[in-house]
Amino acid sequence: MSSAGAAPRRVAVAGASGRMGRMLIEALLVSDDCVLSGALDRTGSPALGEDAGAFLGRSTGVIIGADLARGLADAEVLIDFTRPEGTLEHLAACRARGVQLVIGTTGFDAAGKAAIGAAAKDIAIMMAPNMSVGVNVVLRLLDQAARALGEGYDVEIVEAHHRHKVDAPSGTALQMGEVVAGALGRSLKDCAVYGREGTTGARDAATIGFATVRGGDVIGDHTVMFLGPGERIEISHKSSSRGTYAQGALRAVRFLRGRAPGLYGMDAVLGFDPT
Ligand SMILES: NC(=O)C1=CN([C@@H]2O[C@H](COP(=O)(O)OP(=O)(O)OC[C@H]3O[C@@H](n4cnc5c(N)ncnc54)[C@H](OP(=O)(O)O)[C@@H]3O)[C@@H](O)[C@H]2O)C=CC1
Ligand SMILES: O=C(O)C1=N[C@H](C(=O)O)C[C@H](O)C1
Repeated sequence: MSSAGAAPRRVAVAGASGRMGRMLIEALLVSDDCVLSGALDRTGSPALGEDAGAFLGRSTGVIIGADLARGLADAEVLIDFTRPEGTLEHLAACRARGVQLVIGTTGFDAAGKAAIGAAAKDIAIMMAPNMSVGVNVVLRLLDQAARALGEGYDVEIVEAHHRHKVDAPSGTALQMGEVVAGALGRSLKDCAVYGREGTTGARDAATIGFATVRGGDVIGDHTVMFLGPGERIEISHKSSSRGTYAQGALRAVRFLRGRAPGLYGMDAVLGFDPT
């Protein structure tokens, strides 16, 4: 699907004053094929009424507002890195208006995921807990490693993030767990162990363990360990900039141009073969 010569895609950003919202606005302001068309934040946000570029000392003419109808009026796509309750509200508004969605928010429960799946019958949605190219390559490495190692290696997933993160384990860690569990023929729901304390007993070989570190300004570190007899393999990814997530989100915006309704992942955006 070529977009050569096409008009820039008009993109609204939700959570405009958040860490990712600002990264996305900065990326959109230097993009030559996407333009910022709207900026949303939640009711009560101190950012309401500010120019979306004010944090960069720039005037964009796009004012941050809480009114979804106004914020989406000129948008083809909404990029949403907020909180599950915010995203689900935005989802309904996008569905009603035929606006496509790029969802980076993590921490959805089963009902939230089902609502996103239902909306994808009417609009094209790209959703991924981590939009960096590196993490999505790591997901493929994990699939290969788990298939090659098979049973006999204990799997433990350790992640670290900044002190402001509100969900745990991270969406990325959970997706890594899903990939490894799938490759080993297990269901993550049945084999995940989220933290250990007290007299835990010996480790059950069929489990996948998760450990969470929160502190400082860590952008996002993930390590998956395969611990076997006489050796261990560790596959790690460390983010040093949120710019990689923002660039991934813009790739998703380009990918969605002209796309039929459906729920897409980062593997489709990056053109990876199905595993
Ligand atoms: N998929 C990916 O590649 C990545 C995903 N993430 C995920 O993105 C999300 C946001 O992360 P981050 O930018 O660090 O978080 P921030 O807290 O910095 O930003 C969140 C923004 O959303 C706003 N918000 C909060 N609640 C609501 C709501 N109910 N309705 C509308 N807006 C709301 C916040 O407003 P206020 O500050 O006023 O509360 C803020 O502007 C998280 O779920 C995180 O895990 C993060 C990085 C990469
Ligand atoms: O909240 C964050 O910061 C991040 N959240 C995502 C997640 O939960 O996996 C992606 C990245 O790790 C940063």
